[in-house]
Amino acid sequence: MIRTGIGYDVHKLVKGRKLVIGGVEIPFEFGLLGHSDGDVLIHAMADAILGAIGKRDIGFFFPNSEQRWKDVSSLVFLNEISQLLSKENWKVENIDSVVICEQPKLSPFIDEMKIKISLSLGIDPSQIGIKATTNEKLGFLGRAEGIAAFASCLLSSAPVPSYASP
Ligand SMILES: Nc1ccn([C@@H]2O[C@H](COP(=O)(O)O)[C@@H](O)[C@H]2O)c(=O)n1
Ligand SMILES: C[C@@]1(CO)OP(=O)(O)OP(=O)(O)OC[C@H]1O
Repeated sequence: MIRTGIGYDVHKLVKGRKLVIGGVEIPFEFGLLGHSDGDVLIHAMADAILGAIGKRDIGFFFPNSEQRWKDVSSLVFLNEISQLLSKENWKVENIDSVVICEQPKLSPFIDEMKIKISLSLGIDPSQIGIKATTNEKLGFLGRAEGIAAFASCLLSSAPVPSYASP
């Protein structure tokens, strides 16, 4: 069986926070506001995977009312979701994504993001697509007030052996 999922997230850029995208800390004068590390790309990927298997969203599994998720690396969420996938016999075939980010330039960090994410999900970096685009200075994303991300994924489930007699 195969399943697809989509995810979207946006976080505000503020002073006094680290900028973490795809599990990688990126030198910049602003960071993403959030209860966790605000990793907008990982949140979009997490929602895509959860949606594909018919589960509730990231906020349901990791509520921002819980202190244990405060400032946590969002790679932790992916790791937990990966364990849920294994438990329910699902495998990630691929994830694709777009980060809408006026600045900074993400290109130099994409390969490292793929490695971090692939390790959290137990897959190969080649199964992950991450693209960056500006919003051509249009709207709140174009004014660099925040960063947004979209993700999609394809999952497959290994057939469960049947011991029923023919
Ligand atoms: N934050 C970003 C945004 C874009 N890039 C790279 O630049 C290319 C051109 O972006 P446009 O929005 O002008 O189409 C894009 O394809 C990315 O390679 C980036 O690295 N970081
Ligand atoms: C990830 C969680 C985890 O506490 O918090 P935030 O980092 O604020 O991120 P968001 O995408 O707004 O919502 C999901 C939250 O539950």
